[in-house]
Amino acid sequence: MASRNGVPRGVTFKNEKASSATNYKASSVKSKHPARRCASLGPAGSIKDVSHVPGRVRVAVRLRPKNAEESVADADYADCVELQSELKRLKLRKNNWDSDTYEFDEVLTEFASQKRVYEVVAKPVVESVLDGYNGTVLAYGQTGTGKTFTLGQLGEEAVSDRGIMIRAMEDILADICLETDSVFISYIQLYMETIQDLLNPANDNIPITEDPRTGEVSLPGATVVEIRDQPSFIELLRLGETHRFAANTKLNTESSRSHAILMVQVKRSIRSGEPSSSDDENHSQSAKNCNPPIVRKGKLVVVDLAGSERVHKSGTARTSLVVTIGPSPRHRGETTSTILFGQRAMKVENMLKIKEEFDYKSLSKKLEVQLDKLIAEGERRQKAFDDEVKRISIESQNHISEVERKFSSELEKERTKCQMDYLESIKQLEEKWITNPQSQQMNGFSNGLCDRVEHNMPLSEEVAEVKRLLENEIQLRKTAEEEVNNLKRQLSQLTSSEVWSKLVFVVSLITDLLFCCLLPVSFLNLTSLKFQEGRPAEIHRLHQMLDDEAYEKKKLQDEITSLQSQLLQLTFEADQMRRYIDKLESGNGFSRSHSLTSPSKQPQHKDRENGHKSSFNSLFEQVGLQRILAMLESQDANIRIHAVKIVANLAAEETNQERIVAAGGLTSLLMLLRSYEDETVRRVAAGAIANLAMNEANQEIIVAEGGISLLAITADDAEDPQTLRMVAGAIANLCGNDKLQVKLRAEGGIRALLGMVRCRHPDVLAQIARGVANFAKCESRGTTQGTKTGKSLLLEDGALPWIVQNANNEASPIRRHIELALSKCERYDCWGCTLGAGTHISGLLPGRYKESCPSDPYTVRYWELEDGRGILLPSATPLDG
Ligand SMILES: Nc1ncnc2c1ncn2[C@@H]1O[C@H](COP(=O)(O)OP(=O)(O)OP(=O)(O)O)[C@@H](O)[C@H]1O
Repeated sequence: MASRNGVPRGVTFKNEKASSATNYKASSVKSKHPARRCASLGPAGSIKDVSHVPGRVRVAVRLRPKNAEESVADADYADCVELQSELKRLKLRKNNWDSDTYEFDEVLTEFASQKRVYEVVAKPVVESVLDGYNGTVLAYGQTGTGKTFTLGQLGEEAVSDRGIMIRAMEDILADICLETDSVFISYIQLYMETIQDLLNPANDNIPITEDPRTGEVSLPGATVVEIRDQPSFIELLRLGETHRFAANTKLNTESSRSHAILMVQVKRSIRSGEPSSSDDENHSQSAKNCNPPIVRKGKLVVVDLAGSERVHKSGTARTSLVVTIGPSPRHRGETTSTILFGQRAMKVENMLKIKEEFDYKSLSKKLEVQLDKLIAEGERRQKAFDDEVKRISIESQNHISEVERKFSSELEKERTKCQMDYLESIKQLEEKWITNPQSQQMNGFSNGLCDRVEHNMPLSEEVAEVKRLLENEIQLRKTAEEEVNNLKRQLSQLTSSEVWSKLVFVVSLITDLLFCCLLPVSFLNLTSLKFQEGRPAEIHRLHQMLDDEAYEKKKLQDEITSLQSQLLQLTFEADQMRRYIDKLESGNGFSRSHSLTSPSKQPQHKDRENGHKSSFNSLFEQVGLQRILAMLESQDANIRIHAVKIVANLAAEETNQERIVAAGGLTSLLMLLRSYEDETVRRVAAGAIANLAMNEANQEIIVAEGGISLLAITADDAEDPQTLRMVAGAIANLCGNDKLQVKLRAEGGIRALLGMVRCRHPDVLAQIARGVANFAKCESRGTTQGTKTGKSLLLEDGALPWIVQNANNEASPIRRHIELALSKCERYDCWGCTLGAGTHISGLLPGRYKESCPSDPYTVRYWELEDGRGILLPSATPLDG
């Protein structure tokens, strides 16, 4: 049978399923659209899943309905074909009784809709194009059989009439992503060997190129327009049809002889990680990520062949051919030819190959982005690393510091502990040392201490020495306290008895105590200077104890000083009492001594006196002049009183007078006199000054320190006879100094001396008389030596009346001093100025002739009478007797 012979072997419609299955397994092509595969395998039947038989040209036959003309003209004739669509068979009538049967991949009756035709003929091809393959949809048939209707019907009047082109584009646009994918079209017409651009009619001779390697045909000169939506595509199709119609009119061609070709280029980008059809199953994911992005380029070619039979050279495309036939028996020959063409086409098997390219441009951009990300990430990690290193460094430094701090702290603790242990050891050794009697010898201790201080002894030795000093101080203080108590008891006994030996014993005892108490003080001071800084707490504590001990000792010393002053005063008073007793015993009421306070020098008592003086001076020497003088400025009034008495008593001794002044005693005494606070103090101070004034060198010092004025003030102010007596005695002593004559008068000394006669106390008057006599003696000596001229300063201050008045005073001391004064002033003739002639002056040596002063009409002359009295004579009185 012709029909049998017309079906390619192994590709018969019946064997389609088995063959398809076999090919499917053998093919490397896998559809990424299972839903679309399912659609192509729908119940309505199809060309048996063209995806499973990718290479063979799929051929469907479509029968156009009878048109109006055919319905009339062929009304009496049967159609030339009979379709058995379910069997996908077509019977071509040869005559009334015979026909040939042909099998096709699909048999579409005159009732098949445009939608069904698209789905069974073109849709699988379109899906292949979307997967990256080339696909071709061909229409072949006699003119007027519906090729254009099948492919290019725009369906402007009815959407259901839309042909394959529009439906294909509709599916493509629905499947792609406009952001990453793109669709381009070219629309040309092939007439004879000329290619005309239906989108640009001026471009009417487009060359054809063919890749010699792949055999792929391309039209690089054709207009390419990107399609973004369906309306624009429809508009281009309409434009193309217009241009085609115009071209055919111009060329006087028939559409049946020109081939319209629509080329649709679909570029799709495979998403990252999406396996491509060429990926190996075992390809690692990382390797895929490193691959450049892939662009699949599928191309759909829809061709209205218009009678061409070159379908066998449709290149690498999946091809579907729809052959269109008409029913009219009048075109039976053409129909037969068409059918046979379709049968031959079914034998054509193409090699399908997916069209994939690497998108290096996109890859470059992607790599640049990745590089930027990597650089940023590297910088971020570097910064994080640097920060981490910095943090670790800081933490490490902190940790090191903490460890160092802890180490230092522990080291300090250990050092302190060692130091404490060391001190404890020293303490134990010290206790052992203390228990050793031989170690406590004072001499050895003192010498050793001095040596260590001088040689910068170590700290431990310093501690030991200070401790030993402290122990010694404590012991000394205790001893001193006991002895003070004992001393107090003895003093109380002494005040009620005259057991001199006890007194001496007590004095000696106190002296010893003072010596013992004072000696360590020097050591303490020295030691204190050595330990000024850096002393440990133990040394500080010991020094604190030493300070406390020093304070207690100071108090003790003050008490001792007070007791000492009392003792000295008792000694002084006892001496005075003794002298008074001696005086009574001797029957002599007045000592010849000029000293107002010094012990008597009576020979019969000299031995005992010397013994007493020796004891007192011994005390003086032992206590020390400086300490005694310091008592004059003591805050304690009692001490001051006792001290001034002691100083006055000491000043009675010639050997002490210069020493006292040199040691500042005079200044202190003058201060006491100036700051009169107590009559006793003033009296005794004046007496002390009087005693000091016995020394010629002291006299000038007294005057230099303002003594004359102070004594004059005291003389004017005081009322106490004994005070005045002391003041008069002091001035009297000063009057015996030749150098002080002028100052005595100038500073009021003579005036004050004479002013004290108001007291009328014989002791005071005696001192006044002594002063006058001393002054007169100096003036007389000056006159004799020629250093003194003119009137007597003494007389100018008004001394003469008092002299005359008291020349016959019953008190022998007064009378004797006046007599002396007169005798020294015999050369002055001015004395008689205020005396009446015949005035008798008792006590004058008898028989002595006194010259008168020739220049003075009132020259006084007197004779010393034999009876011991003298008589003043007026100058006019002849001195015959
Ligand atoms: N299947 C069909 N159903 C209804 N009308 C059809 C069908 N096929 C074709 N026609 C109509 O038949 C006429 C001719 O069709 P068409 O122009 O498509 O034929 P053709 O093969 O393209 O002719 P040519 O080769 O001369 O261009 C048109 O009017 C068309 O509408």
